[in-house]
Amino acid sequence: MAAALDPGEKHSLFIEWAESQGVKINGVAPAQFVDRGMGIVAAKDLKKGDCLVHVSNTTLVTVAHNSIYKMKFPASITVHARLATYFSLLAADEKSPYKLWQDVWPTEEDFKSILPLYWSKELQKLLPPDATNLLAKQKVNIEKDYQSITKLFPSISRSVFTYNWVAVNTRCFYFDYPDLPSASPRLPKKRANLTAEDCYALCPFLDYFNHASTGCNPTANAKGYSVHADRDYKAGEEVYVTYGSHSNDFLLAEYGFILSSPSTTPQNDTSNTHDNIPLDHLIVPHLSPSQVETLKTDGFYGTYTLWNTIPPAVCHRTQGVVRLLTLPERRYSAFVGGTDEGGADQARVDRFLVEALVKYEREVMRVLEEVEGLEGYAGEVLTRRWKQIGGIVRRAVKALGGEGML
Ligand SMILES: C[S@@+](CC[C@H](N)C(=O)[O-])C[C@H]1O[C@@H](n2cnc3c(N)ncnc32)[C@H](O)[C@@H]1O
Repeated sequence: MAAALDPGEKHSLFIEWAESQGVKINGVAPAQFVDRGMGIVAAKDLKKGDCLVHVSNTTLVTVAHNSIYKMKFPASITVHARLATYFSLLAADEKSPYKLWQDVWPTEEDFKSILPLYWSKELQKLLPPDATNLLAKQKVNIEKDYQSITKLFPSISRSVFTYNWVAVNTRCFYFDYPDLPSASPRLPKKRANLTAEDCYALCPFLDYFNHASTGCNPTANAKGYSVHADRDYKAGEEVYVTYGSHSNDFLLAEYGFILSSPSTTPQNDTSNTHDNIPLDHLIVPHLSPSQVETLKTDGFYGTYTLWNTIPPAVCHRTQGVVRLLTLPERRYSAFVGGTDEGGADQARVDRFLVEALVKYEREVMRVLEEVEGLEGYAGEVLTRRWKQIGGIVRRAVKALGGEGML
């Protein structure tokens, strides 16, 4: 993918500042990409295991950061809201200690194009089901966070808060406060109970890295955050980190991009090996209230998944729920109880799945007609995602022996 190696003055100023703050950068450099903003490339040949970036813990921005700690947020305010509030206040401050860093973040205009949160209601309605659910949760979280801080910081407008909230959301790293002796009184209590939402760190420079399913794995310890090369790299190659095992619907809703589907002929493969589509919207409407109860008791209710593997495969939970829908209950119970692997019933289960997927494929084709006519980034990424979904569904139908029904 084409990248401009001289990233421009504001990035050079930021790097100078980052290095002065204790960020160690070895053999990598930021570069501007055509389709993904900034990213990191190898500035020379790199060897597997090389330490590429280290950000010391005194340079990370977490809720234990002195300035955030001094803001004395009530305990009810989320970590995400605290960080977004802090950066919102700094955005209006010409003397902000993080001005050079905030200057290299994507602009609100960039986010408006990329992130579904900013799209029109009409475009949002064209998101796939899982991205729609994730976006709805994101909107609730932003609203709750904004309501929780607006009385304390009335100068922060909703739009400035939202921009900084999504900047935190798209740029933070997981950080479970590994033994930081000097800062210990400031850290969240009950560390055993920390949820992912408590564990945010913003890491200057590290937030330049783009995501791939297979990439370097950032690691945190008491000294700070580091990225080591996961393999050898040739000078000029993009170096990715992995943000986690995320599906393309998750990446679209949270980060505004998707990766390609796994292919049988990988060449420098940057496809999404964790992609899947949920089948809940195809299955749950068929369930009677008593079947829902049974599934809840057995821990088999919801999260029915079609994995985008080669060939696509449905998960064990889907195998279970479809047995409940198509067979006598005792056959379902034997399957979920593990006393019967269910091979004898597989043809019946597959027939149900083929019918549901063929129906869904028609729906996908209808949505595709609509999104293919749309202009701009939203139209382009929606078209790519719906084409992927159509492809996954068709390959699954073929794998289940239903090719003739397509
Ligand atoms: C942590 S930032 C990475 C740096 C960012 N590209 C920038 O310009 O500052 C995360 C954002 O980068 C973009 N991004 C990350 N990985 C990507 C990828 N593989 N393809 C396209 N965009 C990607 C998305 O916009 C995402 O919200």
